[in-house]
Amino acid sequence: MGHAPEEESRVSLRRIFCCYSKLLPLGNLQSLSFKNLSLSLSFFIVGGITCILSLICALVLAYLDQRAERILHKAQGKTGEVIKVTDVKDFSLPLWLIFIICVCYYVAVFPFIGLGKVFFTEKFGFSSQAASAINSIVYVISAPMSPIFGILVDKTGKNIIWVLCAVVTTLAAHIMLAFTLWNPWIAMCLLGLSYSLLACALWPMVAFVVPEHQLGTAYGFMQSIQNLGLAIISIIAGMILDTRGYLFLEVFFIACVSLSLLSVVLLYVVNRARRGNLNYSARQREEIKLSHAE
Ligand SMILES: C[C@H](NC(=O)[C@@H](N)CCCCN)C(=O)O
Repeated sequence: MGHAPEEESRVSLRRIFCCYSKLLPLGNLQSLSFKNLSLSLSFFIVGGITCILSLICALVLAYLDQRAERILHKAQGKTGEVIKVTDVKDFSLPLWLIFIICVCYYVAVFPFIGLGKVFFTEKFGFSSQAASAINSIVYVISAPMSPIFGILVDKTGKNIIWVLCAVVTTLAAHIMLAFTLWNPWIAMCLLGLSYSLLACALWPMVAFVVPEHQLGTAYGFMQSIQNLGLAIISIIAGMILDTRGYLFLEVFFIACVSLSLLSVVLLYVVNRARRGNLNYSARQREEIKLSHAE
């Protein structure tokens, strides 16, 4: 006997999810409603499509890069320098400080957002939808603001000062969330703005302190340390939440951002003492570029 169309789709979806359930702990499939199954499948499809799009973009980029190399007759990336993993031991003190700022800053952003939904429902009595909305505002703000902040940082230079502004604003946002009952939208918007500004000012600094042939190694290392920090802190944050509650967790995040702030101040001092280029204005950078070209 034939199934009704909705029942047929349900059966097909269940078959697909039965296959996935062998690989993933999706929970009790029997309790999943038709709506939940379709929604989950849509997420899988959207995820798959974005991965394929990324792959296509990467292939096009590789083709364009090779074409530029051929047309301009230049051997891109071939500077004659040998790249070794042991380059890490030659990383300078400013670069290590940039790594510390990165880890201590992001561990107070990504894991906080990960646990944010419950925070807003428990502390501020938000509904599930409202908590999801406020939790995503950081990325919503980052989408339009990052290019604007990027232009601002390029036009002014002074990267350490911008990083300092971003870290101080993030600290203020966490303090507001921890110790006040002010409307949390204010703190989350501040977090969104400062998170966007930090990315534009911090990550490019690596290129100012590392020779071109070691850039991949340095960024790879930064990403690796960041993720190691995120992995460890996410576990610790979950444990703090389970055993001590939200206020303690927020105090922990405040301590992480404070460490990041301390590292920014140290970076400012070290850069100044070494007459480094991290806090040059855009005009100073332009003058140096012109003098090198002569
Ligand atoms: C630019 C910076 N990127 C990262 O920190 C990435 N390693 C991880 C991105 C994860 C985004 N949810 C940033 O996002 O500010």
